[in-house]
Amino acid sequence: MTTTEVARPPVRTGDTPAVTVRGLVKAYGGTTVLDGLDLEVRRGECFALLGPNGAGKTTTIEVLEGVLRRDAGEVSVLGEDPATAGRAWRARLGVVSQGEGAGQALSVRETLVHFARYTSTPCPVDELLAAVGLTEQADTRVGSLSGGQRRRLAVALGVQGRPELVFLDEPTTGMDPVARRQFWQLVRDLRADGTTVLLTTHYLDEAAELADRVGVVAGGRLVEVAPPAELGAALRREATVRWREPGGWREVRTEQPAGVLRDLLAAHPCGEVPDLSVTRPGLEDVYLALVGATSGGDPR
Ligand SMILES: Nc1ncnc2c1ncn2[C@@H]1O[C@H](COP(=O)(O)OP(=O)(O)OP(=O)(O)O)[C@@H](O)[C@H]1O
Repeated sequence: MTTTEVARPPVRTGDTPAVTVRGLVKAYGGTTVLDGLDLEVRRGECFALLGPNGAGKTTTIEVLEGVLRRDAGEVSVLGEDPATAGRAWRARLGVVSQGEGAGQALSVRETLVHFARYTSTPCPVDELLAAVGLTEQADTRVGSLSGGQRRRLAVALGVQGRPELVFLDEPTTGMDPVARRQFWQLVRDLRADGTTVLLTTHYLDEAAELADRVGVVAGGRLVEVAPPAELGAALRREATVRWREPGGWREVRTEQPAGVLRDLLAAHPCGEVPDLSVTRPGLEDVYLALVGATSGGDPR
């Protein structure tokens, strides 16, 4: 178990979920993007939506934020329907979308001070600057920030009002590795404070690092939901035993690698089995299998 996992407070499974979605349908023109998507995000958890480009992750998030109308399905976010909820509900959400948000002419600090007026209990600006690693850029004009620094500012604006639920749509795209790790810490801190986090990402290491559970969107639905380490449990059971023989590489896929190893060692009584390795699929292998499995038809 990692220190990150030890530090996580428990997800509040007894409470009403932060997000409940049943049978969500959304089409653009004649093209159906979401085709009966079900989703539940528990209070206090970090949930990561994974899926290929165009799978419908942003569409899902925008429906949940109330900025996009759905065609069918039931949606509840913090107990209200986003299609009809008002300003008080909106103030309980934090939104970090993919687009550029802030104006260019103000400095980073001025931007945060400006938007603080729209929230009732904003985080202190210096605390926010430190949390997203922008202390040194506090007096820099937004227009002069790098792409990654703008993402950090967008994250700061999204969490400024201490929201109960934060939507983070590909939050670390364009960030360098140091900034990504700083951002991960920020998400862990939010999570430790009891904030519910729903994020989309293409980085599987990010999902594994941050998420209590991940959901894979493909074919307009959530095809699997599980903690990152348990995603694709059936796929993960199969190990690959690989070794070299005089004629070339040999490979056996099996759910009982110990038996294969016993036979191999018996066949090599005098020495080692050349280049022997035993591997099981990682998160990336499982993800690719889940996404690939849906491209040719209904995965269920
Ligand atoms: N306003 C729109 N009008 C028409 N089609 C749209 C619109 N917005 C999104 N789409 C289409 O809907 C599909 C889903 O898009 P969406 O942005 O939700 O996917 P995504 O999973 O977030 O992708 P990515 O990982 O690339 O961000 C895509 O095929 C996209 O082209």
